[in-house]
Parts: sequence; structure tokens; C-alpha cells
Amino acid sequence: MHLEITDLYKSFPTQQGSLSVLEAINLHVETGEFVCVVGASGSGKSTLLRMVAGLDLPTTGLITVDDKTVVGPGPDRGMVFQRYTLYPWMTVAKNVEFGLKLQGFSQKERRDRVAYYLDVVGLTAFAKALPRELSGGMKQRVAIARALACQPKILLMDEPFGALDVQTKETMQQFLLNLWRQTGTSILMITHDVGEAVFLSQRVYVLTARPGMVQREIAVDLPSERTYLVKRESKFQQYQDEIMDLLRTTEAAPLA
Ligand SMILES: Nc1ncnc2c1ncn2[C@@H]1O[C@H](COP(=O)(O)OP(=O)(O)OP(=O)(O)O)[C@@H](O)[C@H]1O
Repeated sequence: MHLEITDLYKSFPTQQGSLSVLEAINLHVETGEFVCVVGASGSGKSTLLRMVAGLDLPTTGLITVDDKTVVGPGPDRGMVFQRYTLYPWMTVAKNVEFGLKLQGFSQKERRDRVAYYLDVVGLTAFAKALPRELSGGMKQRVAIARALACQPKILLMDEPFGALDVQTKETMQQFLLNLWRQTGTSILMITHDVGEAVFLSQRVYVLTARPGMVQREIAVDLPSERTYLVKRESKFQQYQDEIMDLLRTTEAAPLA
């Protein structure tokens, strides 16, 4: 898997004229990498991820996955959003199965994959539960299982733990890190939580405030087997401080 974003610009038409949101973005993710993009609110992080998902198109520039240009959504990219996007009337198992049905997998293949990925996220016992019976963290685990069930080449995550309380968030970060190590999935995640980015990723792209440009690319040289204890190490703190300082140095351009 090779995701490449080349010279990407994105602007939106507004009543005051064109609003430039992203400029000159160059970014890549390789097989099995965990990469985070951090930036201030409004720096275009969600817009960037939506374009990688094929839900919106760049104004200029190119996004490719394995040399194929992204022109719309596809099963090679799985998406997990901040807000729970489960179908409330479907059981956990049916939610995970949904994308597989759309893709025309046989009943047996669907059953096998649902069982496998519910096990991966530790929710086998909740297969028949409805989303309203689950905690926030559990709902996000279902959303992750649903995305993984289609066996995408890359998982795209938009602030997946942004709506969770601090403790659940920490549990989910550890869960995601273990899952990433077990499955070898490539992950591109956006977050405004700097500590989360350092804890999870191998590389971090730091965006400037709007318009978002890549201000710095930072390789996180911490062991890949991490627990919360790594957050107490001085190296972790140094990465966190470096990124926070970068974020402080830029201010958003005026809206008009
Ligand atoms: N469809 C749209 N039309 C016009 N402007 C838009 C549209 N989508 C996003 N924007 C603007 O683009 C800018 C970037 O938005 P985006 O949601 O990508 O930022 P973000 O970095 O993800 O922010 P946050 O961290 O607050 O979620 C914002 O100023 C937003 O108002």
C-alpha cells in the first residue's frame, strides 16, 4: 500500500469569495505505517481526510492509493468518524456486516468476517446488542470492526476518540495501538490531541493554521510496543513540546 498526496490545494467558494483551506500538501503513508496529522481547529484536517476518503475532491493536486487516483469512495479505504455513525436500528453484527453486503460478499464470507472482526475488537458477546446498549468506546470499536471487515488497504480515522472521556480515550488509544500491531493495517489519523498523535504514530505531520500547510514532518522515535508509561518519558514530552511550539507559532488567516 502506498498513499501519496501531491501538491494538493483545496478552497471553498464562500459569500466573501474563495476560502483557501489547504495549500501545497505533500504527504505519504506506506504499508503498515501509523501516521497522524495534527493541526489547529480549522486547519483543514477533516477536509483533507474527506478527500482521501473520496467524499470531496481537491481543487488541484493528486491523491493516489497504489498509483490509482482517488476519484470517489472505495473499499480500499475504510473510514472511522468522530461521531458514532452506527445504524441505531441494526444490531452490532448487522452494522459490521453492512459494508460487506453492499460489496456482494456471500453469506458465509460475511458471517466469518463479522465473527472474526468482532473478536478482534473484543465484542463477540455483544453481537446481538443494539448500539444504544453500548458505551461510547464500544461504539467506536464497532465502527472500527465495520471498517476493518472490508479489509481496506488503509484505515482513515477522523478524531475517532474526540468524543470520549479521558479514561475511555486512553483505553481506546492502547486498544488501537495493539490492534495496529496485530493486524499490520496502515492508518492515517487526524487529531488535535498532540499527546495522542505522539503516543500512536510513527510519523506526525504538523499543519499550520488555515490555510493548512505542512509545517513539519516528525518521525516519532519511540518503541512500537508502547503503553501509557511511555507518556512519562522525557523523549515523549520533548516530541509533545516540539509539536505544541509549532502549533503556537501560527495563526489562522482572516476569513475574508
Ligand atoms: N463545505 C464547505 N464549504 C465552505 N467551507 C468549508 C466547507 N468545509 C469546511 N470548510 C471550512 O474549511 C476550514 C477547515 O475545516 P475543517 O473541518 O477541515 O478543519 P479541521 O482542521 O478539521 O477543524 P476541527 O479540528 O475544528 O474539526 C474551516 O474554516 C471550515 O469552515
